[in-house]
Amino acid sequence: MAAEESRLKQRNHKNSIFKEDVVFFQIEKTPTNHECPKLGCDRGFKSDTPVQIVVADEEEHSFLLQEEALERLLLKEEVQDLNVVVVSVAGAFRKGKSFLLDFMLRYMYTQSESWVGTEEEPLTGFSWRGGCERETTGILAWSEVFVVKKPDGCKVAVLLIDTQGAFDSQSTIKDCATLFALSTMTSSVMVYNLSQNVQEDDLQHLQLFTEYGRLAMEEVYEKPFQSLMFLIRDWSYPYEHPYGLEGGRSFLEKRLQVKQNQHEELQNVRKHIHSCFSNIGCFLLPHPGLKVATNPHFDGRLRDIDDEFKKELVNLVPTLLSPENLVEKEIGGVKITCRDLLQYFKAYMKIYQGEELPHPKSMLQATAEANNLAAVAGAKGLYNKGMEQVCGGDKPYINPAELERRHLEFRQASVKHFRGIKKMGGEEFCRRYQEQLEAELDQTYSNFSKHNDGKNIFFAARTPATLFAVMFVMYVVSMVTGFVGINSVATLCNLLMGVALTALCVWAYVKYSGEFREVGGVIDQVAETLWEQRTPRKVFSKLFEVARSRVPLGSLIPAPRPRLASNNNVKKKN
Ligand SMILES: Nc1nc2c(ncn2[C@@H]2O[C@H](COP(=O)(O)OP(=O)(O)OP(=O)(O)O)[C@@H](O)[C@H]2O)c(=O)[nH]1
Ligand SMILES: [Mg+2]
Repeated sequence: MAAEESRLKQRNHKNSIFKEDVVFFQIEKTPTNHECPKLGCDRGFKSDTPVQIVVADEEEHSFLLQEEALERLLLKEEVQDLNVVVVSVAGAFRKGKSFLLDFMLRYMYTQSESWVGTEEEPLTGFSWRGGCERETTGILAWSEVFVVKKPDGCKVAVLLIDTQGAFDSQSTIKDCATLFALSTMTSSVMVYNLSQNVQEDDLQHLQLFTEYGRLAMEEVYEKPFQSLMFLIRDWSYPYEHPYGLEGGRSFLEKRLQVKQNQHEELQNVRKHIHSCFSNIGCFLLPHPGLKVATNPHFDGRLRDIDDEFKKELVNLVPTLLSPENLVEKEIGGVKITCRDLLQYFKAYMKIYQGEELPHPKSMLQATAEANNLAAVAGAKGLYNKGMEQVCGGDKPYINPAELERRHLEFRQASVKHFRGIKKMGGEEFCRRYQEQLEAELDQTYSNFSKHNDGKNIFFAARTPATLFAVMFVMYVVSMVTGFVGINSVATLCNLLMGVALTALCVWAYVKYSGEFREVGGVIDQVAETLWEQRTPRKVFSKLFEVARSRVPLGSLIPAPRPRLASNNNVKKKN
């Protein structure tokens, strides 16, 4: 075993095109099934493991960046200032992503013709397994950052990233979108791992997730992401489009074509995908054989994998990772180093941990919300139209009691209209929107009511009337107290009279000029408080009552203003 190991190491070293550049370094190990002594030994990555860089909190549905682990990975002396190439694989869960990445690892460790390995070698690296339950969670990077010399002589650092599969039964759409977006934003080559075909929902999810990624980017770049590789596993139609890159190209060209007579929805998805990535490719990979897919004891030996699959795998991996094909990570057209990548990771994570981004929703939920919001808007429009006709800007003052009656009428009609519209989401969901509608209608009524009050010149005269009343009372009290010799009280009353007079002048200026409205507001508020103390109110109410009964057309003079709190009663009545 030891002899074989040293022979392989020698062979790897001899054939490696990045001979001296391959740096093996110890990194804190995360417990995975690769602790098994036989795993990885032959390839010389005994000490290398996957490193969890983003941890998923299942209960909170949140994600945490393992800053220390990422720093140890990206701030290694040998790589920190090199331009970085990030290759990540993402897509639905249980579709062989980690399995594929392990072949990529083989390629990176053994860049020779025979990199794919021997017939009896178990496949190790990122944790993969059979079964129907998900395996990978969060985001993992390989602990070895490979240093590769490109044909032009410059060295780059290559980072391989494995992502939690989307649409498992424990993740919300937001979780899937966050991980997929993070993966897309931080990678230079994104492998979108799909099974059998490219369905329309695959494109829609790609659109949703990339849009979520674009939202989180601070600057708006024309093409925010770099290379996207659709990888179609278990391709079963080689007679239409042959396996490999060329077949993938012709297949994808057809699938992503934007046609004139296509529905707008289909066009938009395609345009969006084209607008997000600077380079889009596709690779059609055959089925690896029944042993791979169904045998619980399959451990990745080439012996058990179909020849056709191996043949295409040998083409696929160098297409992504050979030195001449490596794509350096760029942000805003500028190549970034490992050190920069660390900062970007931190910044993006912070945005996803914050609350400012909208929550991606499931299709039904998003549609139901849109339906209900549209119905609320329609119902509100109906109410507003009715109320505008009764007390709009160009309509004269209306008796508040009459206004409230009309409001109740329109409110009922509006709610009926809302309930009459067919909506998705079920009764409970619609009820929430109905409550929102009712609250908004009451708020609108309150605004109409204030507006109506504003048209009433007597209402507008309330502040000066109160101030006059204060001045009058102060004047009388100061006269009386002055007469009986209580001079201190008389002086105080004179002072208050002066204050009221000044307030009146200021108020008049504010109303006339429209300046210092805050000061006017304060004076109104003080006057309102005094008015609510009832004394001036009583006096003026009495005067109004007399006027209403004696003067012809007295009904034009308003009754004392009803309290807006009546809105609460309105709700109950319905
Ligand atoms: N049908 C089929 N199965 C594959 C292919 N590649 C790998 N598998 C099998 O798929 C199963 C899951 O492999 P993983 O690599 O763990 O899949 P994954 O996508 O990483 O899964 P999660 O980590 O749960 O998201 C294993 O049993 C593999 O043997 C493939 O191309 N086609
Ligand atoms: Mg996996």
